[in-house]
Amino acid sequence: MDLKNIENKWVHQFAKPIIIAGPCSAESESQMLETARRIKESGADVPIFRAGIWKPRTKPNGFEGVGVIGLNWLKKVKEEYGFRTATEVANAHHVEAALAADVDILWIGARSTVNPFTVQEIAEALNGTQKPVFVKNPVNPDLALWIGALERLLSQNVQNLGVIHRGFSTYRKTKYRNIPNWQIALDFRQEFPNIPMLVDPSHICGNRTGLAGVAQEAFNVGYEGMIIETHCNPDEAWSDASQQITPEVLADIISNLQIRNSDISAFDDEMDRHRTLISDLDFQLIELLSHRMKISEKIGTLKKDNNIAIFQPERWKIISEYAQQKADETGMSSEFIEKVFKAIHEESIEVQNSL
Ligand SMILES: O=C(O)C(=O)C[C@]1(C(=O)O)C=C[C@@H](O)C=C1
Repeated sequence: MDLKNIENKWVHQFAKPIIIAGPCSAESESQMLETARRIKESGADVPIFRAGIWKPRTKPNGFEGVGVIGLNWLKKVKEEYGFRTATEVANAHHVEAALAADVDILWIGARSTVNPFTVQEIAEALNGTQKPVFVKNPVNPDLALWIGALERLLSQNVQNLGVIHRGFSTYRKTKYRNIPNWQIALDFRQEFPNIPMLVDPSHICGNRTGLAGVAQEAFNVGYEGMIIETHCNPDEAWSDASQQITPEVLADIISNLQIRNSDISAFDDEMDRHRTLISDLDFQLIELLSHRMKISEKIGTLKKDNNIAIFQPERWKIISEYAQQKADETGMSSEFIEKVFKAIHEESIEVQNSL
């Protein structure tokens, strides 16, 4: 059994999209029960209730979670409202406590996924469990680390697996708390189509306004579900207040989501025609790039023979400004053109360096 042909039958017990909602942190029994009641009353189709029991915080002296007492509140939520329950585990003690309290679904957080020792410890504590276990992407954009965590679980005979895309840390200031880097998640999906992927718009956005948009983007590319922080009184939440929403707002977001069908057979012909055109253009792009690199190689030889630095900031400035101007004229995103030209320039420098 390997990750590619894993069966993951657990996923079929839930209708798509699978929604996991609940507060960032369990704070009190009344906060948990009120949030659960209002999610139920909102009419939203949410089968799984989440709450953080142990919270990894960036700085010390913050609220680090209520600890095991919160597991009793999760149990009450299950008994009174019929939700399945889910929480994060970050070490073997958490796993033991969560399994003893019969939490239904566990997840490994982004800060744990980066550390193979931690993942190994959690995986061993989970040995043989039938409960679904989700692995959030590591904080840094490292696909191998993400896959490695799943392999560690599988090697402990944990076969009901899923992943959560919660975005990646960045030093740059952006509109996201954690940039989505969709391509990494899509690379993952491509390689492991049997492992369900949920989006975590709360951690990608870090605010309330972007949640619906990010969730929709994820469903547009075929994600199986989402995990979203929902609190009965978000402004007063003890952690991550700015990204939590009320159960009523959640219901509104869910009702506006459009879930796309992954089957394209209904309009095969038209798709085929467009895809042929795209393949043709891709081929031309590669030929053009190859031509450009050959010219760069000639320039590189001239520079080498005349002892001139490879990186020419003035010339690069002209090229990138021209590209930006063209992006504007053609209505393309300037971020996209910037990324493409940076990649081309970087490769051109590599080519000249290798001479
Ligand atoms: O114009 C040059 O000097 C080049 O070598 C070409 C090129 C490019 O690929 O566009 C590569 C490196 C320089 O920093 C600037 C531009």
